[in-house]
Amino acid sequence: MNGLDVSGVSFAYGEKQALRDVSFTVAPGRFCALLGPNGAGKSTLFSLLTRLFTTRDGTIKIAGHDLETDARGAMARIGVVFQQSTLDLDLSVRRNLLYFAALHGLGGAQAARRVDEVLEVMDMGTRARERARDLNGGHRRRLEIARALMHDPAVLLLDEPTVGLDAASRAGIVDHVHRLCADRGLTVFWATHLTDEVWPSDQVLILHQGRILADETCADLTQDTDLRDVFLIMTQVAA
Ligand SMILES: Nc1ncnc2c1ncn2[C@@H]1O[C@H](COP(=O)(O)OP(=O)(O)OP(=O)(O)O)[C@@H](O)[C@H]1O
Repeated sequence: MNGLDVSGVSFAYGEKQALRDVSFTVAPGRFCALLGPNGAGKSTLFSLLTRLFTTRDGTIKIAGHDLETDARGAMARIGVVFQQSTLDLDLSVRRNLLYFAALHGLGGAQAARRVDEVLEVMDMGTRARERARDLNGGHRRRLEIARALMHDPAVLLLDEPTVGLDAASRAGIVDHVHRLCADRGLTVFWATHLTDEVWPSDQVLILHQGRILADETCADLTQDTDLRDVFLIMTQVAA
């Protein structure tokens, strides 16, 4: 069973076709980077994967659960980190996580235990009492990832999660999330403009004008050249 299974998905805003027959799978434990220039359809794809939008054209399965026919099962298995932060800055790290746990029906000792676990996973065990506002950008992002892991999802979606972070925080988060794939079998779907966040063994999807132009490992795609150059050439040739 795949982490993500997207088959024949199309979506239009009125006359504007944003996604055209998009199909791909992401195996469990894989890190899949979604690359695309402005207007490629990345946000639209994210909106469909998180059920903000729905479409009759095509099917989406999250860890085997169809988003249309088993929305509850599918959504229970997905964690999402949006581009814009949605932390409550006046609450402590722990309270932010407990609040989210309550939304997922988790309470009491079970929620408290899970808070400790996810903070440990994100190397934030010592920060539980700090106010979110007092964390630096990198740790706020880590907290959002910890929160997305609270309900133990099989799949983690991240929409340009390192925007605005300094190089060291960015590298730390990229490294950490790759390790979650390797150590815990988490399926990661990571949208980015930054090709240096992609590792040679990662799966790369290049989306352009609503179509998938490439779907293979970064190493196979680049053949020892630079991913940024390959990306620019592919999206310019197809323009
Ligand atoms: N609400 C909307 N109404 C009409 N067209 C839209 C709407 N939202 C997006 N589009 C169009 O759909 C296409 C895909 O847009 P989308 O926002 O998904 O791309 P993107 O890859 O996320 O771009 P960016 O990197 O700039 O955020 C674009 O041509 C865009 O202009």
